[in-house]
Amino acid sequence: DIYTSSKKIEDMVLLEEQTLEKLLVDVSRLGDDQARSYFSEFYQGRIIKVKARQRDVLLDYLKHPNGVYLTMKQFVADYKGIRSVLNTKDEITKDFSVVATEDDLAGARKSFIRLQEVYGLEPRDMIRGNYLGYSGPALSVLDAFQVGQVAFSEGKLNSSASWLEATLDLKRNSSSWSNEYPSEGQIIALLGRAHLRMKHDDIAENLFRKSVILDPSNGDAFELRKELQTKPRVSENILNENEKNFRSLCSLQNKLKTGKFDPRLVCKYSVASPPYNRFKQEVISISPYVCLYYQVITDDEGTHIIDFTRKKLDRGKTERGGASVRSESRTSELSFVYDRESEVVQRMGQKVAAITKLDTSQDPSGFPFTGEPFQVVNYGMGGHYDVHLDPFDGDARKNNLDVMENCGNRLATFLIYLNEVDVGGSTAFTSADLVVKPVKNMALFWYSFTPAGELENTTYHAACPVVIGHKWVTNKWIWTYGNTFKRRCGLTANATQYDIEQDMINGWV
Ligand SMILES: O=C(O)CCC(=O)C(=O)O
Ligand SMILES: [Fe+2]
Repeated sequence: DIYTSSKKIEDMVLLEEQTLEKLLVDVSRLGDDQARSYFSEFYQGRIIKVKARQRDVLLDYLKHPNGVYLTMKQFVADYKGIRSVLNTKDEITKDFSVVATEDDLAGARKSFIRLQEVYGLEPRDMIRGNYLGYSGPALSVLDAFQVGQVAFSEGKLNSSASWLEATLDLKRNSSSWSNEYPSEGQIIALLGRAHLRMKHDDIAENLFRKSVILDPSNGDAFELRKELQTKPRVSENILNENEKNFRSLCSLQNKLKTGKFDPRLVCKYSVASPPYNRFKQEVISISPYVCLYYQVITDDEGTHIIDFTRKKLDRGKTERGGASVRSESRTSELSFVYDRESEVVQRMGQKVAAITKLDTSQDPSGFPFTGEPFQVVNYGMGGHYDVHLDPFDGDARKNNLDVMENCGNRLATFLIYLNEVDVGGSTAFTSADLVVKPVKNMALFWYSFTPAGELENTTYHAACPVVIGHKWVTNKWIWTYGNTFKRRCGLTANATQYDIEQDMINGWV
């Protein structure tokens, strides 16, 4: 996928010259004169356009969801012809993997819906390019209609109706009179189908009549005619508490725990193990224990770990039914870096140990292990991660019994933000009522188990969709194995990390 990584979207555009040069070489190797002459013509026209681009203008454009969408759409259209000529050749297919496809556009339409739903945006504003006060390019009638279609087919009927109403307004107000698809009648018919599914039968009847007058032959009117007899219904997905909280926290972007003043929530210098001295720490929640550490890495370290993984990014997956699968619940691209792959990254791992007083020294290349390799994650257009817990549970647990028996589970998460996101992209703790906005080089740290070894059910968290800008994070999961004598027990079953923190700093187990 391309749309799931801001890096891949940028590369598609900024490194297009390299892609073209590579294609030129690979096509010439085919020994197929027709293919060569076809590509040569494409190349001549394209390279002029590519060279005329302005890097800064483009980078700015690609911070905006509409800019990303329209850029991908342009690439899909521009490469369609050459793709269909050359795609039959295996040697060439991989060269095209850096160019967006119809699948990316389909994914991006779902991102629009997610942004709308999570942040309560109005499709009208989004179509105009207005996202929470940030402006960008506008979408066309067809673009907006296609988003409405996706929402419809996903059973998100309220959302579909508001996209279609906005599409209709745009169609009516567009100055150019045209028979361009979709017609007004078609938009109205699909809107009717959405209303019918929401049990608004009268509205649907009404829209049907309007639709056939305007465009008697449109496919959606045809469907709607049948459906007015069969009355298909779809009930809207009801959000659970976590999902509702997710939306309100994401909109807030940055908020610490609600409730009474708590003198334990402090900013202080936390003493680290040698060779480090101390780090600025902010305790933001006692139970679950969550804190922030500022300036935990240098800009150079952050750049290094990003550079190390930028060529290896792959779609983030989730565990389902015994397999690791792509899913709409996690839209990002990621890669892992092991200590042995880079001295800089190994030192970063040692720094995590010095700050947390936990052992991170062995990664899964040795077994059993204490720390996972750093996971580096890049989010693209509307990129997010739904509410989840980090420790292995359910299927993930069943499929990794050997690991679970030998290494325990993910005890704690140390998540470092590698850049600042213009709008969105916060990390939300949906049960603990916390939300943290990314600050470059700042770490978010929490324990997923209590000192008594119980799972902290209050550490449900999620990555809010990125609205404007990009998001890069890296995290290390620290396991129970190897930390048996580092993370001490509490004196009571209810003890929280707060109660034992000072003892850990003092090195008392
Ligand atoms: O990116 C974030 O803010 C959170 C990511 C996360 O929860 C994860 O990768 O497990
Ligand atoms: Fe997580």
